[in-house]
Amino acid sequence: LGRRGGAGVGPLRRGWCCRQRLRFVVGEQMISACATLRLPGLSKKYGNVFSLQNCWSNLIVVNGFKAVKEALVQKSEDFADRPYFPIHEHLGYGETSEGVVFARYSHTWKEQRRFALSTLRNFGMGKKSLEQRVTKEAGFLCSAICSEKGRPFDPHFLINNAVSNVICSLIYGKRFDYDNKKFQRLLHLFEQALNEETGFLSQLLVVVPWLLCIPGVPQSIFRSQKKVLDFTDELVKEHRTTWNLTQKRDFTDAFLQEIEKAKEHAGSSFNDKNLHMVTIDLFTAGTETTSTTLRWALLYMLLHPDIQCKVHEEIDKVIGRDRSPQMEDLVNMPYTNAVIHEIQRYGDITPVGVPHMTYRDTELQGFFIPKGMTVIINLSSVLKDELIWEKPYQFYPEHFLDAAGQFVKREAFLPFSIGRRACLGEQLARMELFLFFTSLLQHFTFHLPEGQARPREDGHFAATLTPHPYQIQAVLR
Ligand code: HEM
Repeated sequence: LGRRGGAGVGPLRRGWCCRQRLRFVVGEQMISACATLRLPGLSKKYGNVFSLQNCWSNLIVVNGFKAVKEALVQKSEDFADRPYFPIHEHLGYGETSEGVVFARYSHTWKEQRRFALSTLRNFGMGKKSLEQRVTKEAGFLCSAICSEKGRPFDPHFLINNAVSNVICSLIYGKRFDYDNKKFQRLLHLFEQALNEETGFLSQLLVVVPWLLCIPGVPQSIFRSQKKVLDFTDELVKEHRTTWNLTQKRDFTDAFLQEIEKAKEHAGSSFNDKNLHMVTIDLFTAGTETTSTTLRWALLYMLLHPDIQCKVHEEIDKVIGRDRSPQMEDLVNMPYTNAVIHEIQRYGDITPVGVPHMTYRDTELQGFFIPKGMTVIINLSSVLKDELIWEKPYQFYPEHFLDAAGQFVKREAFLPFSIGRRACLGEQLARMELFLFFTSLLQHFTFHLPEGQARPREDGHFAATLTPHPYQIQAVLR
């Protein structure tokens, strides 16, 4: 990557050269997959900003807290766009139905992001009403775990069901029992859909989009996605039959109201198709991430019984065993708070976030970067930045504690990213992580089943970095 203007950056000159190129022959998500393994080494060799050749196009990788902060905070708008993926057209995304996560930086995205944030707040995000809903769901989760009667089991499905119930009740006004076969099928389809989207064939289509023109190709590759869309279609149809203009039971109702208001405005992003895309975005982003983090949480508790024991002690001291945890407890629980932060830092579930794209010509760390360049923000390199963290590659809750055992915020704690495209559900996720985690540890001690090999600490990368399947034994306290 050519540094412009020598040591002190001079006036921005146009031009772009790529001296150290690394050849990758697959799409961006696949680079993401390689990322967790290769990028730390590459940034040591090539610096904090380097380019990768992605078949016939280039992309930029930004590494380390300093460079990431410059891109996403100081030059927030310059890096706020998202790249265009031709496969998205076949997943239902369109010009006025871009959803939120992959929407281009535009009026449509602003409108939908603002609407999603304010509507989720109206339905309780960051408030007591939602807190009670999460606590109740944590109660259902604990009962389900209790019914395993101390036998070894894989917590994956139960956690997924509990977490998705929270977002489902916000969006569709519904929760599903853990033995609901239809919902189990949906969650399974969601996982398959994520695998489809990040699988080899999808990546091939990103770099060779004309393959999408072959009749039958998109349908056969995105089978699960289609079924997920059909399921949400049903939920929306149900809403339409029971909804009137005065009613706002959930996010879908609020969106339907906006569709009515926007009927005269051609080209509005409040339309039926976008209702599907926005709600699917929120549902996917809000389920997979939080539930994966909780699965890492239990895994780390298995691997570090001494840390689990300290969390138990703090729960007993501050909350006791007779009442449910509440968000107000958090300030009195510095150790548990530090453990949850460390789970997110070390678990590093979105190592390369969601791809960004430059909105205009810009400059980063002295390098010229043209408009329209895909930019991978290596969040992992921030969460494990050797210049910042004392023990970047160890599970060490003390990263978030001072000498007196009080919780300390760390500027480089960026699992939700930062800047204009930062995670929209951070508040909800933080609430869920605290309430689910403390409820689980209030009721149970988690053990590694006898004879089971120590679970692997490295993850499997698809859309997120997830733990390999493991069994757990939950013993009532
Ligand atoms: C532990 C849980 C979570 C983590 C670690 C996480 C992380 C992230 C990250 C890294 C991004 C990309 C930011 C960027 O492009 O720079 C993101 C975006 C997003 N997240 Fe989350 N997230 C979590 C939970 C949630 C929840 C619960 C929701 C649902 C309400 C949500 C909704 C979104 C949306 C809609 C975006 C796209 C924002 C935009 O492009 O404007 N996330 N999240």
